[in-house]
Amino acid sequence: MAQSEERVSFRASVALLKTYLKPQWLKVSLLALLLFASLGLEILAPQLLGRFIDSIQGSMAVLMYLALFFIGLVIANQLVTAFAGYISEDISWKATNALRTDLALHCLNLDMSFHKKHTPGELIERVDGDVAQLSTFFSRFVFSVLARVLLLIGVVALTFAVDWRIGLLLLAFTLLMIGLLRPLQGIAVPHFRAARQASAEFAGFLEERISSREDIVGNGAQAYVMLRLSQLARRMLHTARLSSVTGLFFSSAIEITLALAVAAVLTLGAYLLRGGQMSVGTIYVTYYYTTLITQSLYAITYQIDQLQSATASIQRITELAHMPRAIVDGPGVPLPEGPLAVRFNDVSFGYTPDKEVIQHLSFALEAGRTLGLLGRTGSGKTTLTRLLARAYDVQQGAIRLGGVDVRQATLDELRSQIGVVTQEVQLFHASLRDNLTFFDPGISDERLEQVIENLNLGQWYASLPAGLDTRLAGDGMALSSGEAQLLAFARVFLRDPALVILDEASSRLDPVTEQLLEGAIARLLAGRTGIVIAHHLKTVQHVDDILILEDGKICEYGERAKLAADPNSRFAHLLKTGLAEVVA
Ligand SMILES: Nc1ncnc2c1ncn2[C@@H]1O[C@H](COP(=O)(O)OP(=O)(O)OP(=O)(O)O)[C@@H](O)[C@H]1O
Repeated sequence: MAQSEERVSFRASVALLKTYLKPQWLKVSLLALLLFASLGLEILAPQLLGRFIDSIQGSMAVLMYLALFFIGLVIANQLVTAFAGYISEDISWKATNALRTDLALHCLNLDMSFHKKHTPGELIERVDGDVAQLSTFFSRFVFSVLARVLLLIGVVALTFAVDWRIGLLLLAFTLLMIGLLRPLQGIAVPHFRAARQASAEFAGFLEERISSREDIVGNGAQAYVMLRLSQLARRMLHTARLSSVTGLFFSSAIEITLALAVAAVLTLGAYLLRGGQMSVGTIYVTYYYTTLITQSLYAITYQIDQLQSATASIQRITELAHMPRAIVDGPGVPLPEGPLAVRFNDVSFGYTPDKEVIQHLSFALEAGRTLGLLGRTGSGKTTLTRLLARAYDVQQGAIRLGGVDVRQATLDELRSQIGVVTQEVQLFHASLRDNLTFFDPGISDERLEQVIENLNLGQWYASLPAGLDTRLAGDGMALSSGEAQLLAFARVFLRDPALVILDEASSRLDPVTEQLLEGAIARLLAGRTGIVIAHHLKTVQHVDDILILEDGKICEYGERAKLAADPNSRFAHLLKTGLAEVVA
């Protein structure tokens, strides 16, 4: 890992620890205390055993006393460890859940352009998969490593006090291990990172394909999808295998070094015993401490191992958390009350620099009027409505709502004043109530029923098996696109916005639903400004103005009645020949 990249990861790790552990500082302090207590008990236990061995020829009472004390110590250590485990689990879940929530909110707030680039599956892997990797990092990493390092120092110092030659041997061994750990870590990290990236890509691919299942099956593309899936799975296998082999190489190197150290310590102990410079009890304590150093180094290695996979996750999480929003909040100029006038002033926009999808567009829609937006597919109708709600910002010109430049209002206010019903209504696997209120418990059932009644959906509502508790998008409660749009209308009604944008369902609807929709559109638009991307002549009959788009430019714009009466207008021609020509 490059030096600067390492520094960035280190800074990112510290920043994450600070943000998510600070609110839990009391519990974190208690955990530190417990970990240090457990460490003290671990150093003390072998001392008792050494004494026991050396007193084996002595009085039984002393031996009993030592044995009982040892058992008490072991039980105390187990209790401390269990309590520390509980506290650390609590800390880590609270920290990771807070991080999950922050990341999820950030993802929701990121712009449409960001979401076009990153699949939902990839983001799920970030918000949940990567964050899960950090659980031990949050709860244990710092104190566990710190405690183990202190234990190493304590043990080496103690063995020095017993005999300087043994102390020197253990010190050399410990330093050798520390020297070995870092380069080995450098070899392993890139493989860990590649393995996690491959798994994120796999999840992203799978999610996208499952959500487009209908199209894939409809077009007989399963074989191609499965081929690509197996390629990605194979890549996951390769990277995971490589990452686990490097991990194994890592632990083998440590294991062999440890075996050599234990052999050296025992040989030196035997030599000192023969010279009468050391007791059997002390050799036992020294051996025990060597294994304790072994365990501590293993624990540190394990933690660093964890940190290796966490480092890759920390980098990706930090990158996501700092991903800037392309659309920034305006200074907060308030929008006027009531229906809002819409004005486009020389607006140009393109998703990519090489193609302008909207070109020098200017028009003014008076407050309270409804505009029927017509144009061939790809002419820019949806893009125009996206610009209004600032899903993207214009590259030239300005859009005003109620006289206020949309970039001057806050995003929250702007979006609360614009109700959008797209053709792709997203329903949740949740009750009808939650689908309408977006899980807001503040909206009463009476209000919901009133909106349903207003939209003339009373009969449909009465047919539902469990009323507002009926679960949608599951239990066979699949809705037709017309019905789904009606639910989307209800959602907009509840929010009561000043401007309604409606991408009318283009599919053929059964006459009953069509009639319901027609009535609902009229009610939805009453007393508001409306923009309707119209796919049906019937809808166009009810609008006030007409705008026909062609390649992002205005082809015709004016009052519907006047255009309809003008035999030379494009609109009058359409009325004669049918809409099919313009929406085809
Ligand atoms: N997110 C996007 N990124 C890049 N290009 C896009 C994006 N969305 C739309 N486009 C392109 O912009 C152009 C206008 O698309 P838009 O969806 O606004 O047309 P439309 O008139 O609403 O079409 P339709 O009636 O089919 O919905 C098309 O060429 C389309 O391919």
